[in-house]
Amino acid sequence: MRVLATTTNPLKAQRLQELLRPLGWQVISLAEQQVPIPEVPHLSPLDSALVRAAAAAKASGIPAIADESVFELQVNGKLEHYSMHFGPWNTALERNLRLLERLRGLPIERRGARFITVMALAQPSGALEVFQGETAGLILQRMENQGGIGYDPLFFVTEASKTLADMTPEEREAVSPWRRAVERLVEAQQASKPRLQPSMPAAQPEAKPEPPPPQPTPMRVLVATSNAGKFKELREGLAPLGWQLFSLLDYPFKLPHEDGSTFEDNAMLKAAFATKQVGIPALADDSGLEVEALQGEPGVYSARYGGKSSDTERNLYLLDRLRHVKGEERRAKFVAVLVLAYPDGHLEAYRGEAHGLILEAPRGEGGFGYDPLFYVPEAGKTFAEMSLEEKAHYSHRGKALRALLEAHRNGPPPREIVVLE
Ligand SMILES: O=c1[nH]c(=O)c2ncn([C@@H]3O[C@H](COP(=O)(O)OP(=O)(O)OP(=O)(O)O)[C@@H](O)[C@H]3O)c2[nH]1
Ligand SMILES: [Mg+2]
Repeated sequence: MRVLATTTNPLKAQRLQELLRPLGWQVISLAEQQVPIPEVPHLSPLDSALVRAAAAAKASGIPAIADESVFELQVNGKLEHYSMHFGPWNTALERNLRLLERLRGLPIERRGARFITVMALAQPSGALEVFQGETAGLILQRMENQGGIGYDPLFFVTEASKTLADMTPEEREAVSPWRRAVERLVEAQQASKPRLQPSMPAAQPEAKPEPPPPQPTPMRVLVATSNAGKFKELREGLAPLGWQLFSLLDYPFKLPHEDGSTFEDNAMLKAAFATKQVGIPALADDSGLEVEALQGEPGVYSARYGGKSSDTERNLYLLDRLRHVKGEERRAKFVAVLVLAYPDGHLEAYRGEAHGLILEAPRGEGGFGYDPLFYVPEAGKTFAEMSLEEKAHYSHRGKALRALLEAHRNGPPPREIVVLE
């Protein structure tokens, strides 16, 4: 069965797909099927999830899932909800300070809170089901850990005896209300259709390899991309550093509109915005394809070339633009710029380029984006015909990553002192 998840975040759609696999469901996201979802500002989380799921199911004609996560607490006898959308404040730090101010003077025994996810499943017929996951905790009286993500440094999880900010992404998912809500949804579907899935196992976390031995203080870094293909390559490439990596799945905010005219500008824009949102260093990747015969097109517009919304359509559009260009004239290069931004405003940038030819028809199943069309003569293969490691050896991203690795070989590189003349 196909089910529409009302998210544009491919990382979230992918995780949902993994968790719903026992049901045999295929998750598609709003990135693949666009349907209008009403903006529902002043509704409770329950109403908001219901309204969005119902609207999506009606518009798409297939079942739809929507979720909403909030912190819920009682202030002076009244229930209040706090989310990413709380107040006009832009950064996590601002929101945290506002929340602390709101609760000032409340003794710890009155600071009990719940982190809640409401997940609604709507059928095109109008039938609705709701599943809720909860995590109990306390809102601390001060931020113990300046780093951390969103409300994480303030939310002390009772069962784990630590704040969300002090958890690894794995520990965080294990106590996350979102994960619990998905599990309840899976259990309920299995219970209601016992004869269809007699021996299906319950959703289990994937067996994860043992984490590397603890380093002195691993740096916590948010990999600020919504592109699942990039995320996979960045995670692999950064592994030797032993950093604790977070993704937009751990903290799903929208990256800013990329209106820069260079890869450097856009990578900076994304990384600087992201580190402000979360209070830990953030790494962004801006990349794209420059085709010589098209005067460097699609360049910074690679992700939205020709206004097309899928990789396949963009590849067809590129082939069409090059239909009169032959052989060696189809030279192109991929460029990737990685920017690592620190919460104090400091930035590091790394660039990598890969040269090749645009084929006249796609080849290979791997990779993402334009990979099936990008042929690397010295390898005799397209990026899509390579393994992850092989692609990293030749690719723009692999090269930029190696420059970053080299600079961080002995910890964060010394900050350059610029002497103004
Ligand atoms: O075949 C490809 N192999 C690659 O290795 C590659 N790297 C980049 N690209 C293309 O360039 C756009 C980047 O645009 P982009 O940097 O804005 O990223 P994005 O919007 O996809 O994600 P985000 O990181 O901004 O969230 C991407 O969407 C792709 O079309 C690639 N295509
Ligand atoms: Mg982008």
